[in-house]
Amino acid sequence: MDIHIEPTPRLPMYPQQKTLKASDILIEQICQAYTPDDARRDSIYYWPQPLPTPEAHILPDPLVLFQGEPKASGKARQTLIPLTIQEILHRAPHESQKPSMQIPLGLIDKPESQQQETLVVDLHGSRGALTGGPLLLLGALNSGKGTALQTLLLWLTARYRPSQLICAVIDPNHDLELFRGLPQLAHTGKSLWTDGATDDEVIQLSNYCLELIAQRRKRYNSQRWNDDTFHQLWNTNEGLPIFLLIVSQYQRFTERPMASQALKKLIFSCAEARALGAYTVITAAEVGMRHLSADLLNKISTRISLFINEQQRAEFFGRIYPMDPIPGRGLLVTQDRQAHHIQLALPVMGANETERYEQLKYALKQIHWSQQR
Ligand SMILES: Nc1ncnc2c1ncn2[C@@H]1O[C@H](COP(=O)(O)OP(=O)(O)OP(=O)(O)O)[C@@H](O)[C@H]1O
Repeated sequence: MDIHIEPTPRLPMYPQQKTLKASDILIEQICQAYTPDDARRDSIYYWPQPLPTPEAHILPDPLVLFQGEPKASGKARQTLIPLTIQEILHRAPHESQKPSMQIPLGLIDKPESQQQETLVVDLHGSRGALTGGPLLLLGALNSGKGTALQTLLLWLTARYRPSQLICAVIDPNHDLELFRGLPQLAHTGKSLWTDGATDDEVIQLSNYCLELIAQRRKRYNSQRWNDDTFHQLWNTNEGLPIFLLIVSQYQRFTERPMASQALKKLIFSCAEARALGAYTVITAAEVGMRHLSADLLNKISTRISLFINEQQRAEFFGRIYPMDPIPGRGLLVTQDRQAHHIQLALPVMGANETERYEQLKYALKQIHWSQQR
């Protein structure tokens, strides 16, 4: 039976600035008179700080992946990594190399324990299914899916050199187009980025990636693969790079049988080759069997939902959790089956999208330069 789904409404990109209520002013005054430090000394814990919230007119970039240049950081932004991208680039070649697919993506709120922790997504998921593995990022238009992919790929391309990471990207919205120039998005001279405008492009890229995975299996066909084998081979300088597949806006292909069949085959093959160092990230704007079939969802062990409408929330989570239409704000159900609010980080700072575009371009240039040396 076909389930009818209302199209997701476009999220407001510039929310109205909130007017202050009397209670806000009172709270502000109490906080000034009796600071959190005073309260802690009296063994009283304040409500935890709310997650950093992007407000288009006040602080559109409150949470960022890397620290910025000292002069650029005027307002109080939080960063996930207490280092600049240059510092990461400088450190990467000297680190004891372990192909970690643990990626810092944002903050996770745990109000019951008065904590906010770094949200680290583990694409390898070595401690069993619910600890990671293939990632699905679900969210309505303008909820922050493309930006999350930029944050994820910026982290990985800064950490891993082209000999260590091969990344195939299907990107209909061109969210990752700036990354196209990086050698990590090519293999033996062939670009591994496509917007998938034609079925042929999708099929060609899928077949190429399937062949890469098949070669990997063949090359080590006598190997008994377990969760640690890839790490061990990496350490013995076998020259086995991480293979990452990113399929953005998966729902865009579901009405195209040839393209969706090719993509599904590739996603399945990639998900099954996790022990061989193949990882998968998918974004989608629609739930429902028509878009994300049960067999595909079964392959995906980490599911993050950015803002989606109530009906989709009921369908995705089996119940309606409250959610705010804030870019990068979402929900993650953790191993203990608890739903937690999360805020994803921007890849780079910038007061608006144009500034962030330029900053990202600059960050990618730095990656390119440093890895060419
Ligand atoms: N974590 C975030 N913090 C602050 N702003 C964000 C965050 N994520 C996204 N945004 C802003 O929200 C807007 C929409 O983001 P984005 O394009 O990533 O959404 P999307 O889900 O990919 O949208 P679409 O499905 O329409 O392509 C952009 O202006 C972006 O800069």
